[in-house]
Amino acid sequence: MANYNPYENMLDVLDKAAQVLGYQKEDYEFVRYPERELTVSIPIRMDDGHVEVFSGYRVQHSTARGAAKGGIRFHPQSDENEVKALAAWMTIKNAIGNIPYGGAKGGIRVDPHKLSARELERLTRGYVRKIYPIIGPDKDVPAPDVNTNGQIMAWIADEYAALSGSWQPGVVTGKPLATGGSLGRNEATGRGLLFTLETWCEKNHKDIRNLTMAVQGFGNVGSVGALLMHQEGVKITTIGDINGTWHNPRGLDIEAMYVYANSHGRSLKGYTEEGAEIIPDSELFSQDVDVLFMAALENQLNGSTMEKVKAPLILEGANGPTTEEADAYFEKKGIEVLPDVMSNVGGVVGSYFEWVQNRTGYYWTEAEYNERLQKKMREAYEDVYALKEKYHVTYRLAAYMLALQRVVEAQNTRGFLG
Ligand SMILES: NC(=O)C1=CN([C@@H]2O[C@H](COP(=O)(O)OP(=O)(O)OC[C@H]3O[C@@H](n4cnc5c(N)ncnc54)[C@H](OP(=O)(O)O)[C@@H]3O)[C@@H](O)[C@H]2O)C=CC1
Ligand SMILES: O=C(O)CCC(=O)C(=O)O
Repeated sequence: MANYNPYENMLDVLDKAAQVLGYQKEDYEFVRYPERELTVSIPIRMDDGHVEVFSGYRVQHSTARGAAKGGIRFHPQSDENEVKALAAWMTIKNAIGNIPYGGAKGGIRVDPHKLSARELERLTRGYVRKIYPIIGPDKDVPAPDVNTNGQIMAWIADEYAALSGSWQPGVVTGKPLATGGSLGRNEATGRGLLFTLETWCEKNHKDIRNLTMAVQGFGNVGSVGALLMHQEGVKITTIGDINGTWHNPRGLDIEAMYVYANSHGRSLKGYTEEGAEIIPDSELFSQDVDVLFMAALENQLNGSTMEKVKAPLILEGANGPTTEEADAYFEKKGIEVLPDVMSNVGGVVGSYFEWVQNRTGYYWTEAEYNERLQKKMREAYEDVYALKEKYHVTYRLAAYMLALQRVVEAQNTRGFLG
């Protein structure tokens, strides 16, 4: 990702949104800077006895609308700029979802696939000890992101309990059910993406059962999203993860791929299917499909890849998969983008539902959870859509405008500007 600064990319879109709203710089300048950035070093004794020191980050971009909130990523390329951008996108996303949170994100620069389970647990607990002063159910609430999962969230909750002397499940979301997790959270991001696509279909008079799709990424977001969309009738012909790109013109067997990935450490490595072939990764974006579903990492659709895209619709499950340059190109070409900050908000809305249940001690059924999620996704879409129509802008710009209005209003009403 040389020369690509996701935070600068975020700022460019934010400035454009402010311009369309007629804001002066001083009206929203504070949103251009994260409130707090913490970098920590985490020394870990590895299983073979040697010591390694890992770098970790937690960035709280905003607390204007409530406690900071956002996931934690374990990735070898994680760095300050990435975490900063991801934290700002959380501020924007949480405002669009209209949930009472600011935005934060965390990361550890590590390849977790190279650690044993015990090393991973020690690293997670070490990280919590370092960020302990700034997290808490009313301060900053982490959750899963790339390469983190329910087990890691359970260790975070347990370490926090050890340090604080009390069990407070609302300090982290995305937990397993046995530790105060919620029915529905694991599927929430993917389900929310399905709801987004359904609303788009409704507005564009399309039948979801006639859509074809290619997917990048088959982790939590990609696999659950693909499975749920497949179950609604979408024909998914192509899926790529880090190990390869699988293609079946008659439609891949998504159920089989889902089961396979879940029993192989969320990886498709070694997967075979009659009628499916492995194609070069470079052909993923150029598939002649109706929807390109992005569910891996940021900066995938950029100046070098954007011209490959043939799909008329891009559904962003990943955060920041499209650079500003690619966005401008897609707009010119009439390729519509359903942006991350609106489309994947189901994950954090689902986390909010978990946090509410933790704080009230009253747990919902999965049907109640999904019904509320659907309502929230619909509201987020409609609120963005109203601005898009009013100002004749893209979904992304409308989404940033909506978020900016909400964050600025909260900050001004609180009145804590100096
Ligand atoms: N989890 C959540 O609730 C939310 C996540 N997101 C965003 O969605 C995206 C995916 O997150 P999540 O599903 O949780 O993460 P996971 O770690 O579960 O999955 C990431 C997936 O992307 C694949 N991948 C990584 N790099 C590439 C690449 N260069 N080309 C193709 N595939 C690649 C991984 O393959 P492999 O596993 O083989 O490395 C894996 O299949 C991220 O941008 C995240 O920030 C957004 C909202 C909520
Ligand atoms: O569930 C959450 O709190 C945040 C999930 C997340 O990291 C994201 O939406 O990008």
